[in-house]
Amino acid sequence: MDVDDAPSTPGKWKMEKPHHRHHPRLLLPRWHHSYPVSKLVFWSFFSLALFLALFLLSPRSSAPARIPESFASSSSSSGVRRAALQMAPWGGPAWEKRVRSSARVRRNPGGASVLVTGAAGFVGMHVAAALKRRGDGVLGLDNFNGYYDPSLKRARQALLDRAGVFVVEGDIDDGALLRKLFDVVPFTHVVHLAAQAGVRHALVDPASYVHSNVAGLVSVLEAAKAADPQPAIVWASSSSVYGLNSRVPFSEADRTDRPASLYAATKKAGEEIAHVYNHIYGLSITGLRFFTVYGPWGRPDMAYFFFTRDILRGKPVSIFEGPDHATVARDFTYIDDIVKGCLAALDHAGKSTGSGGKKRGPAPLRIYNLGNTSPVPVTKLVSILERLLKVKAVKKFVKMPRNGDVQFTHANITFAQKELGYRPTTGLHSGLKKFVRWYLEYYSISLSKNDSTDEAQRRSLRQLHAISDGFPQPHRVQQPPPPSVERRRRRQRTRMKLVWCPETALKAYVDAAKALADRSLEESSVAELVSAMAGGWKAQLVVEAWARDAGAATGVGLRAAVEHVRGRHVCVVPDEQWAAEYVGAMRRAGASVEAESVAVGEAEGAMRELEGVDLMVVDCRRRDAGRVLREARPGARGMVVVCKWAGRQRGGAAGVFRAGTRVVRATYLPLEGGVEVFHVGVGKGPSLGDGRARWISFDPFLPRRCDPEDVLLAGALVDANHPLAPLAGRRHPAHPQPATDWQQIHPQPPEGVAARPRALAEGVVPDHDSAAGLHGAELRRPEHPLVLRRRAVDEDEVGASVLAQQQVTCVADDEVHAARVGPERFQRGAQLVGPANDAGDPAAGLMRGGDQRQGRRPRGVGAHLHHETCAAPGGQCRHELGEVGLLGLVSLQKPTQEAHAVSDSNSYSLHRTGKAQVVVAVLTSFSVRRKALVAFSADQAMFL
Ligand SMILES: O=C(O)[C@H]1O[C@H](OP(=O)(O)OP(=O)(O)OC[C@H]2O[C@@H](n3ccc(=O)[nH]c3=O)[C@H](O)[C@@H]2O)[C@H](O)[C@@H](O)[C@@H]1O
Repeated sequence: MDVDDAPSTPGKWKMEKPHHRHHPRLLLPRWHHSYPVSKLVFWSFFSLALFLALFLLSPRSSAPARIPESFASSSSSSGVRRAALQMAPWGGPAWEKRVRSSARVRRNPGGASVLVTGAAGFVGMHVAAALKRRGDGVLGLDNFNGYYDPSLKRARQALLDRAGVFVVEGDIDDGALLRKLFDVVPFTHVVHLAAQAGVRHALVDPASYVHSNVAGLVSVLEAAKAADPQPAIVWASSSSVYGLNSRVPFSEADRTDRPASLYAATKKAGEEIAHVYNHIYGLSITGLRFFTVYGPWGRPDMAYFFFTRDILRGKPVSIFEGPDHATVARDFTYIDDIVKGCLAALDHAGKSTGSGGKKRGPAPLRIYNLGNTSPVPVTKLVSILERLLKVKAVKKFVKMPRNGDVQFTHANITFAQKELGYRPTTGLHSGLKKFVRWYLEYYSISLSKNDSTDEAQRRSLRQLHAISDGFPQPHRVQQPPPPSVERRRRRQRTRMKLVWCPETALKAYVDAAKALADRSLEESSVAELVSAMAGGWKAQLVVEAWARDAGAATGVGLRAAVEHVRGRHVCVVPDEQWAAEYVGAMRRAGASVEAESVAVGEAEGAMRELEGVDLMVVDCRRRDAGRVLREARPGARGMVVVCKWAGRQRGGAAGVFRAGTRVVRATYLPLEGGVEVFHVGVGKGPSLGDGRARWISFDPFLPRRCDPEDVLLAGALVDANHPLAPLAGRRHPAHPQPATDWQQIHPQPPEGVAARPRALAEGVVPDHDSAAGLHGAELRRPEHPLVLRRRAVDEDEVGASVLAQQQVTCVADDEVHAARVGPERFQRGAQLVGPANDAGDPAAGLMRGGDQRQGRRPRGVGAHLHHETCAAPGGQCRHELGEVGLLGLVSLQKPTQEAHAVSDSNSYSLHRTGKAQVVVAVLTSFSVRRKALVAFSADQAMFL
C-alpha cells in the first residue's frame, strides 16, 4: 500500500486565501479577550498541580540516558500498565545526516522546515506526508507507544519513509533529543501532534494523559522557546475542551472550563500552557481543536474504526444514547480536511518573536475549531458502515457511560474559514467509503458485490479469523526495513510485477462497453481496452492525464474499472477551467465525478499528490504530457503506462521516451468467460515511422468512427531512477535486437498466406499494416467464429488472410458493402453475416437491441445479438439469437513462443507453465528508432 491510499484526497488542494491575511488582529491573542484572567490563573495552576501529582506518582523507569522513559501505556483488561519503550538509539553523524536531509526544503522555495511530533500517528502521518508532497522539509518524531497496535504505526512510518520523511524514534519528553534536533535543524515550524488520545481511556490510564499532553507539551515548548531561531508552533487541541458547553455550534469564544474527561482537561491545560509560552517567550502558537477526526490509516480506538471491525466479525456494537434515548452525535471530520486545516494554520502561523529563550515582541496566539459543521448521530454512522460493508450490524443501545463522553459536538468554523480559508469538503458517507476501502485493503479483506449479506458476513468472519481479539492486526506487519533490504526492494520495484486477473478484467471491459454502448464517443474502443487493463491489474490508483476536447470515453471506461477493483480514478488537469470541462464531459457521458477525483494544477503539483500509481493514461496531445509522465510515481508493482495519441505528441512527451525505448505493439488481454480481446495497433506505411496509426479491435461493436489512435504501453521514462526505466534497455528474449517492425515480431505467417505479407508490405492495399499485423492470426476456438468488422474485411485484407483457412463470420454494414467484399473472399466455409432484416434496414438487422431508430449499435458483452446469418450476400438467411460473448477471438499463431502459449489453453496455463513472455503489448506509432517491444516475461508477470 502506498502513500496514496493514505493521504486520500489527491484532488483539489486549494485553500481559499483569507481576505485579511495580514490583519493586525491576527497578531493578538484573540480568543482570550473574552476570558477572565482569574480563569487563566486557575487553569495554569490546575495544570501544573495535575502534572506534578501524577508525574510524581507514576513509576519511573531506569532506562539509560538516551533511552527515555516512555509515556506509553499498554492498555490491557487487567488494568493500568505502563511500559518503558526501548527506543532506537539516536545521534551520530549518519543519523544527523538523515535528520538534515529529511528536514531539507525541496522544490518549494521559501518552504518550511517542519518537525512533526506524533508522525507515526493518524493525523501526524497525513500531515507529514502532505507537507513533504508540497516540498517542505519534514522530520517526524514518534515514540511508537503501545496504546494501540504499534504495527499500524510502523506501517505508517514505512509509508512516510517511502515518501522521504524520516521518523525519529523518540519521546517528546526527551529534552536532550529535542535539543539535539533543534541543534541539527533550524526548524521554522513544529506541528505538535504527539499526544495521548482517546476520551474513555483516561479512566484506565490517567497518568499517560498528563505525561503526554501536559509534560510532553511543556517539553516541546521548552525546546522551541530555547531554539534560535524559535519555530512557530501548531498543535492539536481537541473539541473535547468544550465539555459540558451547551451552546451550539461550539465557538472558540464559548466556555471551555467544564471539561468532562481528564483527556479534555489535559488538552485545556495545554491551551493555557500555550498562553504562558506565548506570553513569556514570544512563541507563535496556534492550537487546533479537532472534531472527531476519521479516515484511512485512522486510530483503532475510535468508534468508527472498531465498529467496522465488529460489524465485520458479527460482534455487537454498543451505540451510546443520552438521557431519554437521546441521540449521541459527533461532528465527524474527514482527515483530508483536517490536513488542509493544519497546513493552512502553518502557512498563516506568523513568526515567533523571541530567540534563545528571550521574548522580543508580541507573537500570535490563536485557537481554531477544525470541524465539519454537520453533526451526525452515531446511529447514522453505523448505518453508513452497514451499507458500505454490506453487513448488518448487531446493534446494542446502551446508556452513555459517565466516562468522559459528551452527548454531541458541533463546530462553528467561522474563524478558521475567515482566517485560514478552511473549508471542509468531505461528508461522512464519502469519507467513510474511503476509510472502508482502506480498511479492507489494509487487512486484506474482500467483499463481493453480489454476495448476499449472510454470505458476505460469513466470508468476512472467515477472513477476520486471524484478527486478534484486541485491535485488528494486519496481515502484513510492515517494519521499516534495514537499508540493505530497502535497496534490494528498490531494485525489485524496478521490475514490472503485474498481477493479472481475467475476471476483473472482463467485468471492467463489459461495464465499460455497456457504459459506452449508446454513445458514439471517440476512443471508446481504447476506453474498453484500458478499462480491461485497469481491471485486470486490479489497479488501485488509476491516473488519467486528460487533454482538452478529448472526450470522456476513457474516463468512463476507467471509472467502470475502478468500481470493480475498489480503486481510485483521478484525472489530472492543469486548471479549473479544464476541470470544469472534464467534469462536464464526464457528466454528459453519464458518469459522475466527485471533486476529489480531479487533481488540478501544474503537472508537478498535481502528480505529487498521487503516489503509487498502478495505471497511467496520458494523452500526449497535452503540452505537459512529458512532465506528467516524469512526475508519475508508480506503485510497488510498477505502472502500466498508456499513451494515447503518442504520434501526436506536441513536444511535451517527446523527451520522455528515449531512443531504444521498448514499445509494445499489440495487446492481448485474456479475459474470462470465453471473451478475449486482442487489439492491434497499426500504422500507415511499411513501418510505423510516419506517426500515424490506428486501432483495430476485434470487437464487432467497434464504433463507426475508429479514428487514428495510438496507444502505447511504454516501459521507459527519461528519469533513470524511474522504476520503468530499466525496461528501456532490455531485450525481448525472443528478439535479441529490438524489433523494428511487425514482421520481426511475427516472422512466420501461417502456411498458405506466406506471400501475403510481402504483397501487403509493398503497399498493394491501403491499411496494409493492419493486415500484416494479422497474418498468423488464427481462431483459437473455431466454435466461436471470428467476427470481423466491415473495414477489416473490406479494406484491410485481413479477411482474406484469415478467412482463407478459418471459419469466419464477417459483419457487413450494408448490401453494397457486402457485395463489394464479394463471396470470392470467403472461402472454405466462411460465412457472411448478412444485413437483411424485416425492415429492410441492413445495419439495424445486424444487431438488434440497440437503438435502431437512431442507428446506434449495441456494443459490448452481454447485449443480445439477434442476427441473421446468410450463406452469401442476398441469399437465404438463418436466424440466430444469442448472448454476445464474443469480442473477437484471435491469437497469434506463431509470432512468439509465448503468445502461442497464451493460445494453448487459457491464461492460467501461463502461470503453470511459466512459458508466457508476451502478455501485454500495445502498439505505438513512434518513429522507427524508438520502436521496440516491451515484453513482460513470466517471471515479471504473475497470474492469479
Ligand atoms: O474530537 C475530539 O476532540 C475527540 O474525538 C474523538 O473522541 P470521540 O468524539 O469520543 O470519538 P469516538 O471515540 O470515536 O466516539 C465517537 C462517537 O461514538 C460514540 N460511541 C463510542 C464508543 C462506543 O462503544 N459507542 C458509541 O456510541 C461516542 O459516544 C461518540 O459519540 C477522539 O477519540 C479524541 O481523541 C478526540 O480528541
